[in-house]
Amino acid sequence: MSPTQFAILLVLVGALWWFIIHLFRTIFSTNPRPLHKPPPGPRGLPLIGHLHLLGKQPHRTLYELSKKYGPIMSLRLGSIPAIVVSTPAASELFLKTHDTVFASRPKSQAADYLWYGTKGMIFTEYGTYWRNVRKFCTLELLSATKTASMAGMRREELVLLVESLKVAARDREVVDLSQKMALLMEDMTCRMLFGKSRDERFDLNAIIHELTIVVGAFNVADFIPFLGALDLQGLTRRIKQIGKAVDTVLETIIDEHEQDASDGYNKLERDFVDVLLSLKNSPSSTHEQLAQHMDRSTIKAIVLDMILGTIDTSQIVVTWIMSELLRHPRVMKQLQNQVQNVVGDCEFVEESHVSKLDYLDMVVKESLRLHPVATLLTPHESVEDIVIDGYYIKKKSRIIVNTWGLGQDPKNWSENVNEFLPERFIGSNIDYTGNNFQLIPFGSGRRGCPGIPLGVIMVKLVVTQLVHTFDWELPFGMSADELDMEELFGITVPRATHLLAMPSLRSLP
Ligand code: HEM
Repeated sequence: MSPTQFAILLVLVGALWWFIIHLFRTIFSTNPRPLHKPPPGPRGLPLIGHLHLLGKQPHRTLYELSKKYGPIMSLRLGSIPAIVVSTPAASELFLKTHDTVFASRPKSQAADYLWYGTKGMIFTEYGTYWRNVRKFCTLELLSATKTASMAGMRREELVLLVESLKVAARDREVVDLSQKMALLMEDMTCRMLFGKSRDERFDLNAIIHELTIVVGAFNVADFIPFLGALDLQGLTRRIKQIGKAVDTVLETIIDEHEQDASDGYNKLERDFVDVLLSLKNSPSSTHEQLAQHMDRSTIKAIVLDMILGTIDTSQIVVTWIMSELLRHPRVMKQLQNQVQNVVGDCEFVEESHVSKLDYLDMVVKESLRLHPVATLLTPHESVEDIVIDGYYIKKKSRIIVNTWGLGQDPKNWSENVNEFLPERFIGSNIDYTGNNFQLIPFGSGRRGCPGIPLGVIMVKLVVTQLVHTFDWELPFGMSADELDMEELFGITVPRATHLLAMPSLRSLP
């Protein structure tokens, strides 16, 4: 029997097995039937449920389905019940009103393997361990003081970028902005986490790019476990390969830090790995509980959280913003004028300038509305049975909040929803930190992003500098409409193609 015939036979046997179990459960169940119905949803297929419906851009498919089935929709992904949340009011119910019930994360093969048995923060189930990791990261790695203390290093990396772009501008070269942003964020991240710029021994960007795809994929092994062994999508193989690459990087970096410490090398600024190692070696009373778990794999898992947060999300946000500015020269000009007023003759933008740029803030909001980096947030999971808005939601349901859909709905943004129009935020108090549920690119509540201040300052600083020093145009006489805006779905959603653009040095008045 060929492997394909074997796979088909296994699927058929599985489907029959699932059908019989389901029938028995329905007939002989002793549990009282819940008084409330589950939320409405399309009819699923045996065994796979609705997995076949998701397609290449699940956020778009789910948004279309929600128009028919409503703001709280039921799906079944293999054997896993899933709830798709698509309006601000419904998001508030799940992420604020009943936050504690939905603050967990579902288990997944990728998160389990790559995060050393989910020892980090992002994919860890809700409970004391997660709370301790989160408290540690918020206080020691992502605090306002720590973020501010690294401003000098961000500036140094930005100066290097500007110098390289000046050469490109002088030579009238087309620049691969996606690649430039990826390298810049890699440099900034490595300085912050490891204490030195990008390490030529590893291609961290390529590793993280592949990681976001395998982590975001709807993996059959997670939803139809008995098919997992067949690895029909080839994901298990990819996860293992990426796992090895990630581990090699982290092991090397940690070894080098330990070596530096034993050599008595005195650093002026402690990087993230230093901070984590010092908790392992001399537990502080504030983080006593976490210190007990602080082995090497915990350090690696937390470092991986931080890498994903800084390298990946920030470059994606900047690249989407620059794509929109290139398509909207009027907005670009207006932003440049405001930057000029605030930054004046200074060649380099200071972080203190950024908070004075209210039009920049609107540009960032508008771009995050149309291009939230995590189009479906990170999946949440319910920890108990609950009735919401009259619907019964089972314990261990996967909760998918369609952040992308929230930004597309004319009911939230009026009929000009498809236009890139930062002015829609004039006089509005909508922000993106999780208080206004029509715009939650960082999530909201307990599992909301703890890296907002760091992510926002990195993004704003880079965009401001790019438009302050250079004028930008699309290459090869391309018109705004011709710029490809296709997305590549994963746990984060970057542009599918690289953004190419031509800089020219601005003559400052
Ligand atoms: C502009 C950039 C960023 C965006 C758009 C972003 C977005 C998000 C989103 C949507 C979530 C999931 C929220 C949820 O599931 O409800 C998240 C979680 C998270 N983010 Fe960010 N993020 C950014 C920057 C950062 C940075 C700079 C870091 C840290 C270095 C970071 C670290 C994390 C962590 C650790 C979590 C998991 C929190 C938890 O599960 O408790 N993020 N982020």
